[in-house]
Amino acid sequence: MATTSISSATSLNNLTPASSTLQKNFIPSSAHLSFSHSSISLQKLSVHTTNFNNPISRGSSIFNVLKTAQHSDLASSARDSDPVIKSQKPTILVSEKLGEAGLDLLRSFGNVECLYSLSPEDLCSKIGECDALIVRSGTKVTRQVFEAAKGRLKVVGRAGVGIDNVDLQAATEFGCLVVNAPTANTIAAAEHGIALLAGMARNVAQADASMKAGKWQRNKYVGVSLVGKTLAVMGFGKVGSEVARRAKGLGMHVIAHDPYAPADRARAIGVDLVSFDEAISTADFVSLHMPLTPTTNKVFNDATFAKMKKGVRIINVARGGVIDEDALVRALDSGIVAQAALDVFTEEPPSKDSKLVQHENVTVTPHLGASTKEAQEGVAVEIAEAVVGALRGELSATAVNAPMVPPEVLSELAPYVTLAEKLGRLAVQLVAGGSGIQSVKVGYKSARDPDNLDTRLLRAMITKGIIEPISDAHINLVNADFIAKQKGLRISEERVYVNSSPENPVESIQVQISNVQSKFASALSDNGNISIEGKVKYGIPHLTRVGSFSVDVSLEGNLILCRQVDQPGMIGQVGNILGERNVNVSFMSVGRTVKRTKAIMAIGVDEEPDKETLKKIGEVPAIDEFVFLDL
Ligand SMILES: NC(=O)C1=CN([C@@H]2O[C@H](COP(=O)(O)OP(=O)(O)OC[C@H]3O[C@@H](n4cnc5c(N)ncnc54)[C@H](O)[C@@H]3O)[C@@H](O)[C@H]2O)C=CC1
Ligand SMILES: O=C(O)C(=O)COP(=O)(O)O
Repeated sequence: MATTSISSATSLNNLTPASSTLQKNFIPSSAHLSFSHSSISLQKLSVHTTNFNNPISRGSSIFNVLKTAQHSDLASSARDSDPVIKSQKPTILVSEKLGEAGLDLLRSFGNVECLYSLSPEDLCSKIGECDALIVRSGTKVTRQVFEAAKGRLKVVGRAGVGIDNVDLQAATEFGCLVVNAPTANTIAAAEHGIALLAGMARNVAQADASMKAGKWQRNKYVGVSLVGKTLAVMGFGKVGSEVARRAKGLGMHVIAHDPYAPADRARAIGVDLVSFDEAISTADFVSLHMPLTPTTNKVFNDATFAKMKKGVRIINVARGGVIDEDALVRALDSGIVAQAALDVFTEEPPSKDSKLVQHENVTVTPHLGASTKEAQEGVAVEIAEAVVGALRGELSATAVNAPMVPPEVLSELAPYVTLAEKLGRLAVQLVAGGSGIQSVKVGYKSARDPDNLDTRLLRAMITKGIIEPISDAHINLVNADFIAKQKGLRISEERVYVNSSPENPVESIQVQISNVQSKFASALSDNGNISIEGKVKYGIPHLTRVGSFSVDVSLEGNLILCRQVDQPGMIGQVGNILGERNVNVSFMSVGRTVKRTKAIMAIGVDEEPDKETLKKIGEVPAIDEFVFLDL
């Protein structure tokens, strides 16, 4: 068997079970294990919040909503006709002007509040009532906003590209998905870049102001030609490449700098990708199209202006922060930079007496790059779809702080997602003591090529299954790795190749917890780890191995695991005890290692047996140990 180790998270420990109850003990489904460290108590098995499509569903994480997403049409018609369900519509706060088509779409799904001039304080006091927030570039979605949301805010939609106004780290820590609308304003931004380029070269804005002031200054406003000039496009992404394409049409020689852009995409439109220094030192015009990141912050500064050709002209429709604005004023004053055309500023709006804005060689617009009717309608629909999808629990194609899982992968993995969560929940309930849950090993048996099996979703669900029952954390795909790391839980994954049908993404999933004692000693494998394994059979998750015993029970409802002497009559005895108490057995499976020695009985029960019933099972002489588990 070939194995591939595929990931691990940081180690530590703080999930420390205090009790170490062993033989003949049981875990009832409510509050029995307490965890000494970090005051985590077991059994948060019931679930949080509302699912907007299915009010009776148990939860609203990205994952469990996945299941209901498929029924969304049915659910939404039911929701609209039922006043109780209607009141559970999500509240969507729109804090900046959004196109009507997007608002209509949002209104068809939730209660939409458009409040366009909220102060940061107002936003913080309002946000606790909102499930989603839609912003443009003018709203700062800070850590304070996520804190003030108190866990209710599920998604922030950025109606545009740049997400530098959203604290992504805080969003991730709070399990809040951030989505953007990355494509609908590309052309608008590129056209605005070209407008600024041409307008600046011919002094359109200055000449217009001069004429309106009653002057006729034909000699003062002699411009420069574009044809034959070199334009350096800094950031060859969506907007940059569209600017490049248009500039080529104007007869310019276009070069570009982008450390991450594929050279063949640039070559396809006749653009050479060059180094940063080559780009800025050879260009007559420099047009900025990179995002604002810690690396690009003030990347245009005294040192870089000094490397530019004297008389260079600069266009910025990206983000003000990529330019050191004081340095630009100095470069304009010294003549290194002949002109600048700026749509974006470090602080927006800039102060009224900003030297940059007032500079006679600078043309400014108030962040209008995305402001065309077409782009605004497009962006509004794009973000509304993304936000509604996220509220329904669908994974978004434009998620900024979560893995983007394509729908086809999602539907294929759906049954395994449930299996993964159940195995996590089951494994953690078997823990009784030891040095805390620090290390979890997950093994995926699969016939798939490792590159063809995306396990992030499954890992997140195992994490959810392990952590949610023992903490207050609400885990989803956004924050699973972060919370695991925060709780000192190291999850390592191993892919094991098995010769089976590659049609099934996963043959089986094994979850092992190391260095712990178990409530059910038979769940320990030879290496001393709690070890359980499961498979999906006919679309239903099954438990197929406990420690070194094979079993086969579907993971539904509640489960009793017993280890007993392998002898006739055991099933009948336990079955009778349950039957007398009207506890319905949904399935039963017996697994053993050697005939007539020890065996494990896995019994699925629809109802939770009371303590007396469980005690009676424990008193059956041939039963060595048993445990009750809530799945
Ligand atoms: N003024 C406005 O209203 C608008 C502004 N924008 C801004 O324009 C910028 C570009 O947007 P898109 O093209 O849609 O994004 P994009 O993600 O498609 O392109 C950005 C490109 O910058 C590159 N890049 C990243 N770091 C870089 C670095 N250090 N040096 C050079 N290149 C680097 C990336 O590889 C990527 O190819 C963003 O900052 C966005 O916020 C976008 C739309 C409207
Ligand atoms: O999409 C972007 O990155 C933009 O800068 C557009 O900003 P806006 O939505 O017009 O505030």
